[in-house]
Amino acid sequence: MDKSLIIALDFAGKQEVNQFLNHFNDEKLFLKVGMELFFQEGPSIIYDLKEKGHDIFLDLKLHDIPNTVKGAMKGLARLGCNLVNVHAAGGKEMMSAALEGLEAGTPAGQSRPACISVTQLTSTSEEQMREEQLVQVPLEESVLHYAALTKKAGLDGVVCSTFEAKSIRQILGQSFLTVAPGIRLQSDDVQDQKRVATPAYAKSEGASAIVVGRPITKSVNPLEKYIEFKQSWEGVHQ
Ligand SMILES: O=C(O)c1cc(=O)[nH]c(=O)n1[C@@H]1O[C@H](COP(=O)(O)O)[C@@H](O)[C@H]1O
Repeated sequence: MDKSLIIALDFAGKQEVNQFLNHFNDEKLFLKVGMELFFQEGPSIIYDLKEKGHDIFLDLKLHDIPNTVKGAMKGLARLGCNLVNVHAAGGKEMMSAALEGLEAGTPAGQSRPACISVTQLTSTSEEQMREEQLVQVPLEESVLHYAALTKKAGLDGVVCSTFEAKSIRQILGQSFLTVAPGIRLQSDDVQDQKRVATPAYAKSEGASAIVVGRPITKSVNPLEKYIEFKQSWEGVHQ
């Protein structure tokens, strides 16, 4: 998990996923399956990707009452993903319930998927947070607050932007995961993301892992683009 470059498979179905993965030959990847793909294909997409030897982040961002999240996580634990997530805004009780569900559902002899919370989405600016959520503290403080709550609930880390990763690990410890989406090379379009950084900067801020979607998945040469991101992330040619 540590130092992974996770590719977000935001595709509408298996056919598009297979076409995309054909570019990578036999390379073992860390892949993120989100709502778009999972809501179409269901658990079978996870089994297919696992059979090919890939690691999986199942990104369904659960946010509901504790009992519902616990039951959902119990079922998801059986899929054998490496990483799952919830929204920290669901609260400490909901996050603890997610963990209980995962522990109850993990088959004997297997390890429980790591569980992280989404703090403030990387598509949210401080201005939006103030106006739409009525949160009047600086955005970094809100993220740090959610991260501390997440740790208290017993989870393994958070999704945050690169800009909060260093403070979170300084305060909550180096083993607390900071998974950073909103990653772009200098030349890439930021699209709907607001808090955006390069892989090299994410590395320098000590992010545990980065998540990259469209710059790789929509590229005419996905493998070449993936290698470019990986080299920036791993500190080659800087
Ligand atoms: O939980 C996530 O993965 C996530 C949280 C967040 O705050 N921001 C964010 O962009 N993501 C996900 O990370 C991916 C980023 O995709 P691109 O913007 O295409 O690189 C998408 O699949 C998002 O769902």
